[in-house]
Amino acid sequence: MELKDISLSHDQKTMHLDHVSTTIKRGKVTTIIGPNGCGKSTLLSVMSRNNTPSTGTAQLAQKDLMNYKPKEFAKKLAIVYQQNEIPKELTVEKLVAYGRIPHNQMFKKDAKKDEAAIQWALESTKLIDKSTKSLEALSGGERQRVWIALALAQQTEILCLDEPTTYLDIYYQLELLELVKRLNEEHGLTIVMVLHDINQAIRYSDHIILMQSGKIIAEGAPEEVITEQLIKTVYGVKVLFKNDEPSAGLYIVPIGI
Ligand SMILES: Nc1ncnc2c1ncn2[C@@H]1O[C@H](COP(=O)(O)OP(=O)(O)OP(=O)(O)O)[C@@H](O)[C@H]1O
Repeated sequence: MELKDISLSHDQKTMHLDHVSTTIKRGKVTTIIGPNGCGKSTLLSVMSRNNTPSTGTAQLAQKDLMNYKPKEFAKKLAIVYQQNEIPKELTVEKLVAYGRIPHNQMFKKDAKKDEAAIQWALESTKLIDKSTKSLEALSGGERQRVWIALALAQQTEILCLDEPTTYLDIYYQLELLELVKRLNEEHGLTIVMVLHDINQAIRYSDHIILMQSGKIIAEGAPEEVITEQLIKTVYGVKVLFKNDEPSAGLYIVPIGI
């Protein structure tokens, strides 16, 4: 996906996206990071067509995002939001089945294909044994996996995740990020996610986009973007860089503001 010179204001006063250009590489994990309110979710909303920029172009496979028909676009890109309303009394498998809507035509329904996609989505997210349960009966981590399963049933090339680890304890955070990694490595999904945890961004991304005040300040491989100077400039936080544990790789420790 190519974004060129994208600008957007939610209130016609402040530029919430200010001449943003970037390329989302196919088959890679891209993570958007930056301080609260810098425009991460807004950028993701442009990529997922939930907001229309006032200037610039956003293209997927050389075609303007807005020129895709809704169903056609829903077969290309799925998004999981930070907070989702919990539909009462709907079972996991019924909700996940909604992911098949873009694939169904009025008089043509491939029940076998739908069933296989739903099964794959439930298996990938380890929800098979919860499939007949209602969402109300699940934990926060399990619910988050259900929303991902719904997106997976859409069988898209691109999966966008807006702060998928919020509200999860560290076990479920890692479990979710390992799932994202597996989907990328084993199924070739292009992932674009927003994360707050810089160490998780370093560990799970091929490419990091660092934003501040509606602009992209830096982007590239994690070790290129996460530098002492940039973290101090963008977040106003002093950090120590550590690389003393091979299984952890490079990580940072905030030491002061
Ligand atoms: N619908 C809206 N109307 C007015 N202002 C908005 C709207 N949506 C977002 N904003 C403003 O745009 C700015 C960027 O918001 P956005 O949600 O993209 O930031 P973010 O980087 O994702 O923040 P956070 O880390 O806090 O989730 C914020 O200042 C926010 O208040």
